[in-house]
Amino acid sequence: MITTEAQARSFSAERCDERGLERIERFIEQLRDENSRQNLVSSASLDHVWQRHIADSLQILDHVPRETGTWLDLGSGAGLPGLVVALARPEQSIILVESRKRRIEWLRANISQFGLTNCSVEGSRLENVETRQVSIITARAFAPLGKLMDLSTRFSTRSTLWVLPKGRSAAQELAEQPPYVRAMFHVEQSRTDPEAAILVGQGRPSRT
Ligand SMILES: C[S@@+](CC[C@H](N)C(=O)[O-])C[C@H]1O[C@@H](n2cnc3c(N)ncnc32)[C@H](O)[C@@H]1O
Repeated sequence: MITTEAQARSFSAERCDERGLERIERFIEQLRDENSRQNLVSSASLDHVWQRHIADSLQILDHVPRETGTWLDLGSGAGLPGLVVALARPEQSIILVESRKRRIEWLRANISQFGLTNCSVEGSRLENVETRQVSIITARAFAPLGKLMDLSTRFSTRSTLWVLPKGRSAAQELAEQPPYVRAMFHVEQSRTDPEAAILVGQGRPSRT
């Protein structure tokens, strides 16, 4: 379990491509600055930014194969986890979905500034995003599992991988789902919070 900022930084460095850590350090500086203008993350969480946001985002990579197709991150907000993954691994093709205007501007400014050519923003509600098939779906603090599946099933195929950091409610949210959803997922322990878990699953939810 990661318990210190130093451990979280080192854990994150191990998951970054060349210069990824440098990009993330610059991103953290900008996040602190922007957070004084718009409420991207809780200000208290910035005291533990490596644990709470960076390592927490990058631990997702441990559940994703290196060679993969397009990644869809739902409700990216400040860029967690999607933009952090793109900063760590700029070769990964990733689409960030975010509906709030100032957050969209923040995400686009970072993509432009860091020259992330494989990362883009769908700046609208997920409900209005054109359907496409993706390899990976992530969502941190986006919606309860049932609603999340209802909104995003149309982007999935039988091989789509779902990695959903769910905090303390993971097992309970999964237990409340119908059997065909429960059968897709298992629960993984979070590396950054002893009480949190990540739902990892594969496939396209189907009643039949
Ligand atoms: C609680 S925040 C979490 C942000 C980020 N994933 C994180 O972990 O810090 C949820 C984000 O989802 C966005 N959001 C909520 N509903 C949405 C929708 N239907 N389509 C697109 N974005 C949505 C909100 O604007 C917000 O930025």
